Order: sequence, then structure tokens, then C-alpha cells
Amino acid sequence: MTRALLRAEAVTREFTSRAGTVRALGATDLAVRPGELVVLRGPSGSGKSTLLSLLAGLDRPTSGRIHLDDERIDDAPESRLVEYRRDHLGIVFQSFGLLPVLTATENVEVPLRIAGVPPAERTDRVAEALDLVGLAQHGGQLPEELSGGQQQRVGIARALVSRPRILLADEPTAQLDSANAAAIMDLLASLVASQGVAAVVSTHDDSMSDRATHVITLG
Ligand SMILES: Nc1ncnc2c1ncn2[C@@H]1O[C@H](COP(=O)(O)OP(=O)(O)OP(=O)(O)O)[C@@H](O)[C@H]1O
Repeated sequence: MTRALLRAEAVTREFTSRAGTVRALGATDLAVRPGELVVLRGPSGSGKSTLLSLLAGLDRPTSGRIHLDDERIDDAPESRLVEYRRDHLGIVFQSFGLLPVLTATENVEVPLRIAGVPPAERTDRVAEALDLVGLAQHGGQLPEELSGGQQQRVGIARALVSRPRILLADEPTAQLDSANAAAIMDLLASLVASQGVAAVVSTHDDSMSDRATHVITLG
């Protein structure tokens, strides 16, 4: 079996305030390989967002380890985590995270502009990414001119356009009706398999677990 690309071992996260200590995430193991979709499920407050933040290097565990290949990222310097996010991660947001004044094409182009990809290559890669999510004909539309499901497709195209090795999504279907939610999960599952991305996706909705390679239940 291919080796795990991203691995968490016995990670926990506690937050301490004057009111006391809250255990946001109990000891959790996770491993995801290229082409796999790991679904995180569990009730509200069970630690799904906390775990995704740790995997994204946006927060650090209280105990436990996180590896990218052979490299520990839980204790890596912040400068390395910035590179890790830039070079390896695509992130899909619950509320889509699109810039309202930019068209679908321009939104998808943003990560490539930041990465300094030349204009001609940007055009090709944005067209390819919009095509992958079934929006080849909608690139000129603003987010407000698209349905919620279409906006999330733009969000997925933007996450994949930089060809990340890892895709993280925190409740990407929470703002969609059940038909659109199912369509987005099917799309994510097929893209993960076809693009060979290692994906970790959280959801409240147990029916989404059908698309998973592995399911991790928190809480
Ligand atoms: N910065 C923080 N300080 C204190 N407590 C926190 C912090 N972040 C999260 N928590 C607590 O940790 C627990 C887990 O939160 P988290 O947001 O990870 O859950 P979740 O499973 O993603 O929930 P939801 O499904 O509602 O998004 C909750 O009890 C939350 O209140």
C-alpha cells in the first residue's frame, strides 16, 4: 500500500482560559494517502475544525505528532508552515470564500497570480480547473450570479488549480441543500481519485461517509 502522505498520531488540542481547560480534540490518529478521501464526522463541537486547523499547520497540537511524508510539521517553524500551505495544500471553505467582485475565472486565478505563474499558463490552468468542476461555460460570471452549488464548484477549482498534494475541506456542503451537497461530495470524491490528491473533508452529514475511503468519527 502507498505510504501515507499526511499522518497524525495521537494528536490532542486543549485550550486554556481563565474559565479552565477545554479539550477540543481527544487523542486522534489519521492517515491519508494520494487518491484517498478521509471523511471526519462527529457532532458540533467534536473537534473537526480543530483537527483540520492542525493538519493545515494553522494551529499546533497540545500533544501528538503530525507528519508530511517523513517531516514533522507539528513543531516546524512558522516559515516552513507558510511554505507547506503554499506548496502542498488546497483548502475548500464552508462559506465558499469567493471574492464577490471577481468573476469565477478571476477567483480561480488568484492562487496562480500569488504564485507568480505566467499569464498564458494561468489561462490554461484556470480553464482546465473550471472544466474539471463542470463550469467551463460559467467563467465570466460573478459569484452572485451563480448558485450555491456552482459557487462551491468555483471554490473547489480554486483549491485544485495550484495542483496541491493535499486537499482540506471543513464542512464544504453545510450551506447547500441535500441534492447540491450530494453532488459536491460526488465531485470531490471523483476529483480526489482522478487527480491523486490526499483529501480530508469534515461533514455533519452521515450520508457523505459513503464516498469516503476511510471515516474517522470524533466526539
Ligand atoms: N480557540 C478556542 N478556544 C477555546 N475553545 C475552543 C477554541 N476552538 C475550539 N474550541 C472548542 O473546542 C471544541 C471543538 O470545536 P471545533 O470547532 O473543532 O468542533 P467542530 O466539530 O468543528 O464543530 P462544528 O461542527 O460546530 O463546526 C468546542 O467545544 C469548541 O468550543
